[in-house]
Amino acid sequence: MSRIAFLGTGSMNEAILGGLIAAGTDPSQVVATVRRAERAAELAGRHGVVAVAESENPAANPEAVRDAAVVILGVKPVGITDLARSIAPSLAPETVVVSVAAAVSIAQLEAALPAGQPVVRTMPNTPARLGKGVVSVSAGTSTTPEQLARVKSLFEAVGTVVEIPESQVDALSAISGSGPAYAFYLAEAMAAAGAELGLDPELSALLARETVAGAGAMLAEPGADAAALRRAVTSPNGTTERAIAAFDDGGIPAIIATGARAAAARAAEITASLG
Ligand SMILES: NC(=O)C1=CN([C@@H]2O[C@H](COP(=O)(O)OP(=O)(O)OC[C@H]3O[C@@H](n4cnc5c(N)ncnc54)[C@H](O)[C@@H]3O)[C@@H](O)[C@H]2O)C=CC1
Ligand SMILES: O=C(O)[C@@H]1CCC=N1
Repeated sequence: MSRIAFLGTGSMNEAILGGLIAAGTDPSQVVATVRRAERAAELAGRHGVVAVAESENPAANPEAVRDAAVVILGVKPVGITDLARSIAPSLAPETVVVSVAAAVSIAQLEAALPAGQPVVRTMPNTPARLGKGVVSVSAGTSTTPEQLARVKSLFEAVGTVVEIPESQVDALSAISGSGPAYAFYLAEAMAAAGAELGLDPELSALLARETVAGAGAMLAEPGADAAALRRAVTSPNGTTERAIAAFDDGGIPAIIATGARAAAARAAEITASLG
């Protein structure tokens, strides 16, 4: 049994699926479910996997999990326990149920699944599509070390895997789960700033995109140190120094910390609202 079932294949699950296929997973071993037929056709065309829409086959999810070694739940937090309950009768006892959802606790997942079902709570991010994701894993109460190792090795194909206690997932999510959006936000702000300085907006957007991407590639080099890389651009009494001083005066580090705290607090709020 080596099949992988992606249930709810939107932004996040497609990024993982695409990353796995690019890393050599056999598409015939992958099934993906979605709500709409057009989306299923899009996924099948793009990745060569079997994709089934719930609108065409109401049993798409229970059928997809039969004989799956790993099931990856990729729907929004509010729908995930209903989805877990709907597949529960079709799960083999050894099938590992993985959640990528923010804010949904292991206890909430386990309560919706058969007693003893192996569960792994993860927090991935979308660069997984390029094999450059960061994925945290936290084992459920019935998950064996071998089952956890299997999930880790699956995610190692799409990026860096870290094992953390569940108590740290909201904090990690506020940095690496949401983090790609912060980097894109920086690129958007840089593009707008260039246009305000008189650059053609399209040129400015290109400069911002390529610069953030190039800096990201440097950060991905072994042994990279963000502060050292920044210092190498910052000539004493030069232009960058003025920009960084203005960022510091404007409280940018504190603002980023405030944003991360808000993301983590929102996760806790969603967990509480799910009961
Ligand atoms: N987007 C991101 O960067 C990240 C998202 N996540 C988590 O991933 C999960 C999904 O988020 P996104 O991918 O952004 O949302 P999304 O809305 O793009 O994807 C969810 C998909 O599930 C489908 N779906 C809903 N119910 C279904 C059902 N019963 N059967 C089959 N398909 C169903 C929806 O049609 C949609 O395509 C969330 O729980 C989120 O917390 C975690 C880390 C990062
Ligand atoms: O915004 C969200 O809720 C999800 C979780 C982390 C990234 N996206």
